[in-house]
Amino acid sequence: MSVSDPDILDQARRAIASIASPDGAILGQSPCITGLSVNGGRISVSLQIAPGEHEAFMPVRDAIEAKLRQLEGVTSVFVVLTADSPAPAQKSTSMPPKLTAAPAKTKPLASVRHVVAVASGKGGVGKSTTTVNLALAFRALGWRVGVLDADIYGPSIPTLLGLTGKPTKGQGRSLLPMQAYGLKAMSMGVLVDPETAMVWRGPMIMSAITQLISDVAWGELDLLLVDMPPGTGDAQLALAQGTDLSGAIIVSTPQDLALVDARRGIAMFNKVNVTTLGIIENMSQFICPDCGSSHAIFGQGGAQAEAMRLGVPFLGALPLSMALRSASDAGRPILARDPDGPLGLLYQSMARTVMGALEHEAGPQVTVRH
Ligand SMILES: Nc1ncnc2c1ncn2[C@@H]1O[C@H](COP(=O)(O)OP(=O)(O)OP(=O)(O)O)[C@@H](O)[C@H]1O
Repeated sequence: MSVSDPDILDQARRAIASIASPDGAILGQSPCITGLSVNGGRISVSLQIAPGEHEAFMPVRDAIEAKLRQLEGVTSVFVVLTADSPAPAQKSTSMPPKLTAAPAKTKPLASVRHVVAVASGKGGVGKSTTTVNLALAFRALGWRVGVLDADIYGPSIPTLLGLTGKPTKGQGRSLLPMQAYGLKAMSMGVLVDPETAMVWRGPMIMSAITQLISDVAWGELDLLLVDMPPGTGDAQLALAQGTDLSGAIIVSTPQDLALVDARRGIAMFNKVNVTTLGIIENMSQFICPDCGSSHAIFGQGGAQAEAMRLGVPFLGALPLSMALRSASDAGRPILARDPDGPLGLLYQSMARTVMGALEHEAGPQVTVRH
């Protein structure tokens, strides 16, 4: 008989209560455990620590993981250490939040040449679909590529890449990335219950994601694409500020509203000195599958005009395509089947432009005008 989540939670509480924290107090009597939840056998634990205590708490984190993994019914354990004070909540209509003290950047992974964020000012513009197909385009051009799904609010990379099961443990405390269509992939969605993650504040998200970047045994990669949570609030800012990014790609639809959001995204990356490698206009026009006629349902060329205005490279426009949607939603990305088809070539041309910018170390300096 399988063990229920409430039973696992109960056992988990007892299992970690006796673990000693660095100051000698046991965790059962310490306020540092700020979150403990179980969903489908996946345990998430959050520990609030003081700045500078990270190293001292690593053995505690290892001990928690080791104890919880032994419990019956547990499929994965994810422990987050967070040392930052919460950033103020942001309304989606406001400009990017003001920077507080900059956290130390996550150490660049020696085996990963470039880490690039794929971001959007608002949700539902096709950021994850674009991330996956772009990753496959880079792969078709010969790069070794990983995809990290940091969109904890709506992790869709497992669906888009047809990932099933759980990641397996590598050496030490590392996790082996999952594999699909020649890409390495890891998603917060397979490790952390989205309901738990929903209540995380910016610094906790940042802490979880940077931990994920460094805990996964990515191996040698030319590029790690990070599918960011949509928006430009404190979580996104913390991520952009704390991850050692080579650059960012902004996905937008042509509508004015989405463009306003995309502009905020660029302003956010600009603020933390991350180069915007370019804007992609998604769902640019609808090509009728029956007659082949083209309709600009959301307008057209908005992102291109905006890119020009802001002095950011325009990477290209992707049509609103039923084939793209149905292939993505079925977990068989169109680029995996047909990398040299019309859509494949479009993605490849965008990937080539980004490759050029990355290999030459720099895009233009972006100045945002409002
Ligand atoms: N060019 C396109 N043509 C047709 N459908 C698309 C296109 N791009 C994305 N979609 C569809 O739009 C929906 C949303 O896409 P996706 O999940 O990639 O967006 P997102 O910006 O990552 O969303 P979220 O912000 O919720 O994470 C999906 O059903 C996807 O298949």
